[in-house]
Amino acid sequence: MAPIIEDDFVLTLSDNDEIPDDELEESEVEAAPKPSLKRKRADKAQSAVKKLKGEKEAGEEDEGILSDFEFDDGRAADLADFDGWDATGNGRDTISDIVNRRKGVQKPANGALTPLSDAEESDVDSEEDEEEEVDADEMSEPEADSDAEADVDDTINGHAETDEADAEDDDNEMESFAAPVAHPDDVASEAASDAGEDTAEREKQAAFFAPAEVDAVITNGGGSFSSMSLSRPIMRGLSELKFVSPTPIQRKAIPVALEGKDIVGGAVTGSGKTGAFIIPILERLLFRPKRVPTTRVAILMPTRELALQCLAVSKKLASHTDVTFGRAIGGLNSREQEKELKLRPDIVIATPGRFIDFMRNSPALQVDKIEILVLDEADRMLEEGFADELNEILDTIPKSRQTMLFSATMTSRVDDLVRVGMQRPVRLMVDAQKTSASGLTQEFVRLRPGRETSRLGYLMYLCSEVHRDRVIIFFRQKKDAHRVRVVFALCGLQAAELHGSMSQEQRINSMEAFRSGRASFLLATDLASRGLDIKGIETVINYEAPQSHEIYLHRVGRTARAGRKGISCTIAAEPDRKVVKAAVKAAKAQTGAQIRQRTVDPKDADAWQRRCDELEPDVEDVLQEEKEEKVLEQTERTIVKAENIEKYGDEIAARPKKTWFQSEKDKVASKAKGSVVLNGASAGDADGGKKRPKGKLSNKQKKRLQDTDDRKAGLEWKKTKTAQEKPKGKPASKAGAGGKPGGKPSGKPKGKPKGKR
Ligand SMILES: Nc1ncnc2c1ncn2[C@@H]1O[C@H](COP(=O)(O)OP(=O)(O)OP(=O)(O)O)[C@@H](O)[C@H]1O
Repeated sequence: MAPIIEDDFVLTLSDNDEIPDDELEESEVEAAPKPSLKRKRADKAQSAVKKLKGEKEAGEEDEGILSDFEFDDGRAADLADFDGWDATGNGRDTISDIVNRRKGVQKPANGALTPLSDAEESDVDSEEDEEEEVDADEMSEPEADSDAEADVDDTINGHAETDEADAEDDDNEMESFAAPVAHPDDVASEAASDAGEDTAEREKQAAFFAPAEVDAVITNGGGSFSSMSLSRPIMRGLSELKFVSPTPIQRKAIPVALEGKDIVGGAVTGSGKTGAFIIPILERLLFRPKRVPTTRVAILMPTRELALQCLAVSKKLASHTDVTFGRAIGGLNSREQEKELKLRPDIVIATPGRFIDFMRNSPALQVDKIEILVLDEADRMLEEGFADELNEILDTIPKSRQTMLFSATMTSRVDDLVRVGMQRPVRLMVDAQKTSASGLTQEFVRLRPGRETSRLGYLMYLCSEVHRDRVIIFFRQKKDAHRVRVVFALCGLQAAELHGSMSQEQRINSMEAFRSGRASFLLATDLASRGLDIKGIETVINYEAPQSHEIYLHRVGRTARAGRKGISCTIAAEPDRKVVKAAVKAAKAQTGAQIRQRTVDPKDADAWQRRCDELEPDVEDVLQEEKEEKVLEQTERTIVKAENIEKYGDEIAARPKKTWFQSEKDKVASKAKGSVVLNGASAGDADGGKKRPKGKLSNKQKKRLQDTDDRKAGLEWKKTKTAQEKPKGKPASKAGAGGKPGGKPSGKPKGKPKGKR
């Protein structure tokens, strides 16, 4: 019987990033407690679970009550004094522990590669040095002129892996990634960008947005903070943060926001959008009536990390004012947060799930006097998966308020903005849409058809030879990020991971490890793609391209922030074609954007891939051990819960049952939608098809699912001429977005192999 774990009742957006896996239940069946200590703990846990289960069976209502109760398990992360990313020290790094233990005691069986001993490491180091010289030579070749047509040709098509047979496909820019059969996603997006629709949308926008007369306000605002008539305490906060002059978006937004106008603001990543809304908010709050403490401002962010970061920056800016802050952030101790909220802080910084929970279930948060609402990363908040939560909030807080929306990929679509209830908003778009930071150099490592199986080999080569420090690596799936984390650990690379399957403490500890430099690599899902501001990130690597160009821009925007330089490096194979093409097209249209092809010798990538393949048994062992530890931890937690129930049973029973605006079914559906936005249609079946739409499917849906299956099975929906001539049934790719990193090609595709369509 699996331990019964009552999840935190409240979902936050960050919980939505991917479909949760149910590894835990499986692992419980497989796990065989080995050492006697473990057995003892497990036995104790099991009896506690039985006991707990008995109680639940006796009274159905307990289910509601349990989720309401905060157990005193000594783990609750309370970050009341959060400043930056100070860790609480509880979220253990299990993978490092296991790998270190194994390094110390175990010789791997069946000839698998041993984790590197010191001596071996130094051998490899010298090898690496040699290779690095080669690489440096390559890189010292003159870079392509980014403005010229030649840019794309030289950088992307001018790859070193010459393949005569494919040469024809390389004729015009990114078509080298695919022959002319439409990608299903392209068809959809092309249909959406119908010219007629564009004109209609432009007309709607002209009627919806405030006229450009606000330019006068902006001009009058002048070019410095002092010309914006900001109060002394705010100016002191600014100077402590070394904000000497406003960034372009701050220059535009602050005067307009001070007038109380609604704003739709867009500016490139790392350009100071947080300051653009928080500075005018603080200034306005200095003049609030102070007799009765009142919560007047709500700032909603899509992830917990972002909310904590915004809180830290806001507190610093407000350090010479009497403005107060409260949190309604998922994953953190809600009792502490309730205590703060009861004091009616001026500003509440929140993730939507926890905000709604407090709104409905706690008198601590009062929203009826909210005067300003900010949605940071607003386009994300407006996406389908989060629409229900946002609607619930918008329906509850006062309609007569100032609303400000900001994002680097801000939408101007009127229908979306009308939903938010904006009143003649002022549109402040600093940069042309879909631009990247000016200090960013975008690299692409091209994998030819059939070489997708070495994707992990390419990544390992890049991380050990080229981009070796301050690197964030993005994965579409958390299971991939986790698995590669194990490979990194086995190869002696210092890495931390960040995704939705981790506890909040683990997430914070990972961030801290990366921020402090203890970990050179952060292996993350798109949970980390938006907003995070970590100083000194040199490189962003995309293990595979994300679902959309917008997400790509946010990911690569983790580097080259606030005028600094940075590199993004995308490993691009067939399934990544659409997004890479969009990125190259956008870069071509952007003056001064730097793009280039990075050439990796296939032999180097293959050598690393072989090494990774040989490590497979070790990876499996580590993951198995981790599963067993997880089961033990969970059962221990269940014991604590059971003990708490015994201890505080009466108090628990006396509490009112929590309410939530969605049914369980709606909640799951909403989560799945969010996942699809991030990971595409395939995310819905990331767990083996369980999340697929039920009932009769339309032909279009069937085709999409078939395409998804083919893609997962490694079959191409587009083939180059050469590939088309290869025998049918032989998969060209496996370790793409859905493939197992580091896995060996199975050679046996699921579903029917497809030739030309
Ligand atoms: N006026 C300023 N002068 C100097 N540095 C600034 C100024 N405003 C913001 N910064 C710095 O710029 C960096 C990026 O700011 P911020 O995180 O607000 O960017 P952003 O536009 O919200 O990015 P993203 O789109 O990724 O969320 C931060 O490190 C911040 O401290």
